[in-house]
Amino acid sequence: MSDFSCLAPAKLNLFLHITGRRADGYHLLQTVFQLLDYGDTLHFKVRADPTIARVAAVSGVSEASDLTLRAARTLQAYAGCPLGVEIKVEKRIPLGAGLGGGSSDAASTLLALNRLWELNLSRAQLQDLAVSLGADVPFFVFGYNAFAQGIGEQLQAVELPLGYFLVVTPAVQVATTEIFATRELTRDTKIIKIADFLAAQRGSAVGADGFGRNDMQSVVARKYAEVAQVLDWFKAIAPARMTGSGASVFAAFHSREEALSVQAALPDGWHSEIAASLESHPLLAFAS
Ligand SMILES: C[C@@](CO)(OP(=O)(O)O)[C@H](O)COP(=O)(O)OP(=O)(O)OC[C@H]1O[C@@H](n2ccc(N)nc2=O)[C@H](O)[C@@H]1O
Ligand SMILES: Nc1ncnc2c1ncn2[C@@H]1O[C@H](COP(=O)(O)OP(=O)(O)O)[C@@H](O)[C@H]1O
Repeated sequence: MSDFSCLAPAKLNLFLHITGRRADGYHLLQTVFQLLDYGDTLHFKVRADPTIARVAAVSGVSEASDLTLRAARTLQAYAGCPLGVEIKVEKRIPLGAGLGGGSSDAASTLLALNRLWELNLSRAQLQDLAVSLGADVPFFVFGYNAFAQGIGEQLQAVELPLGYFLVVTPAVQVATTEIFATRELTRDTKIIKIADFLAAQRGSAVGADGFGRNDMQSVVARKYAEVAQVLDWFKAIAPARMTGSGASVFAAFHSREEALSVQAALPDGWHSEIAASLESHPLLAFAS
């Protein structure tokens, strides 16, 4: 069906610090987002009438909550665009895994339709629209590996070493809202300067193992035994950490071979992917 197809890449949070809370209840974060070369594939077919429709449902995602449709409708209304689109998502990124699948699908929809509908909106305008779709969406529109603050919308590009990530996703979906609402969550981690992270990773391993932590990890591991089990397995093998609000856990390697050898040792039935780091969103050149 498609006029245009593109990757909606997954992300990792190399560390995730919760430093406070806004008056509206949203949490203030400091995090480094790493783009991956693996993700969903989106297909778009522009329509001459204003209908926005999905060709096939993403399993477990209702029409009303589908972030690709919400992104397309938000953009259409903002720009007063008379055109429509049919969208098909080939889903690879597991839902509720902390890999930003829904957010990335939404951002790729904004970037692709800005070009396909010939709207010529600036990246800054798209990022403003993006935050209304979710806290992680502005990062994917920004399109570079980034240090993020605020609720994730204040972004600064960072250069990260190239590397490979083994990402293990237990068979549970973590509800981000539930974890942010947990009373025992640490919400007062000391504010860092990005220079601290950059100095720590200089000359060290990919993934900046050891720098900072994920403040959601202990809460998620207590609630979801499957996540605790994966973290435990890695203890004797390689430094590993949860991404976002989970459930995925990742470890970083210098070569694909090293990642493959650890993947080969995983217990039977565990879902895993090996992904390489990506420097920028593949749609950036197309969308601007
Ligand atoms: C935790 C992170 C880290 O990158 O990623 P994921 O695990 O979801 O991938 C993000 O902050 C998640 O961003 P995103 O998944 O876009 O969240 P949203 O849909 O905007 O928010 C879902 C709910 O989480 C809470 N929320 C979200 C972001 C934030 N900074 N503070 C919050 O308290 C709010 O209750 C909100 O209603
Ligand atoms: N296209 C989409 N892909 C994935 N999830 C979507 C999509 N549209 C809406 N959602 C909703 O967003 C929720 C969060 O999904 P996702 O972004 O994949 O995980 P996470 O926020 O943990 O990174 C899903 O449980 C689903 O209800």
